[in-house]
Amino acid sequence: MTTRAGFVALIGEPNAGKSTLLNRMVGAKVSIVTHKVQTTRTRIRGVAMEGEAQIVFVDTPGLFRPRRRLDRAMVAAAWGGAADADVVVLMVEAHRGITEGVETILEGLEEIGSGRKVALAINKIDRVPAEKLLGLAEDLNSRYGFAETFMISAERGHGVDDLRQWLAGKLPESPWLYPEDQIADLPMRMIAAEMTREKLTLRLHQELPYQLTVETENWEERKDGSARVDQLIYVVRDGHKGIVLGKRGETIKAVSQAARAELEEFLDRKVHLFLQVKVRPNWLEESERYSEMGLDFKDGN
Ligand SMILES: Nc1nc2c(ncn2[C@@H]2O[C@H](COP(=O)(O)OP(=O)(O)OP(=O)(O)O)[C@@H](O)[C@H]2O)c(=O)[nH]1
Repeated sequence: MTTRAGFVALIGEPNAGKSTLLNRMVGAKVSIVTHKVQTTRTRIRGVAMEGEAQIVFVDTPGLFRPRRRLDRAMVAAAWGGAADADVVVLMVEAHRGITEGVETILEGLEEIGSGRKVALAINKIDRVPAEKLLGLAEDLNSRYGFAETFMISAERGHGVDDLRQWLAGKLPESPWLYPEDQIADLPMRMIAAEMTREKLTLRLHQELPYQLTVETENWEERKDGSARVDQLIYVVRDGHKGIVLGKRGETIKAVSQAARAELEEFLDRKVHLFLQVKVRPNWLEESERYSEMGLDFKDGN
């Protein structure tokens, strides 16, 4: 069977209901961490499966804070994440309609160009009468050529299945980007990798090897309530491995302790963290798909 996979950016003003929708689509387990994901630089917010399609939801941070004057170049840069996504979903609150913030986003959508991949999701339809919805949908569609319009209530679940199915159909044919058994805790794995990378940066400063990346390879919940986390630190050269390990392994040991402490605090339970350094000259090519997207979780830059 043909598999599909790709990136979906949920955009909208603060409070539009992005997290609520994401949690509906992705499932309860991830919802526990998605709010925290925003506090990191990690941009994957969750992964949903729909039939044979894997939908990877990405964040587009810092885009929609109301600003009076928008510097075009800045906006273009900030829109990069959305532009690179395979599909974009703009969420608008039914009862608030076209606010100044929504206007700003509509302007920004022009930067993306074609509306073929942008869907409109009018959310919180439970808060307004049906006849008002049609007018709003028409208004919005007259301002931007959305590929499709959905009326949803993220909170109650109305219309969410239709939207997810539509998204799945829009994604390119592709092998899945993440193993199925990692999907639920993917955001957590990435937060943990980001923490280790941060500790390495603090410890090594300018010495930090170029093109270093951290990946969480294994995440195991133990019966005693603790978690065992295995991470690989990839470097591109043998010499870099020595730098990361440090004299008699001092550097890696200090990094491991600091990262573990932070992870324990974050999770509020005991963590056993195991770090291993590997030389992988070609990792950049392997992660091409991600750098294309401007995603920084592979290299943390
Ligand atoms: N009535 C109603 N409320 C909703 C619906 N969807 C979300 N909400 C509520 O709207 C509020 C904001 O929802 P969030 O999902 O946190 O919004 P967000 O877009 O992620 O917000 P930021 O994280 O600030 O960007 C919450 O109180 C939700 O319960 C809906 O369909 N109907």
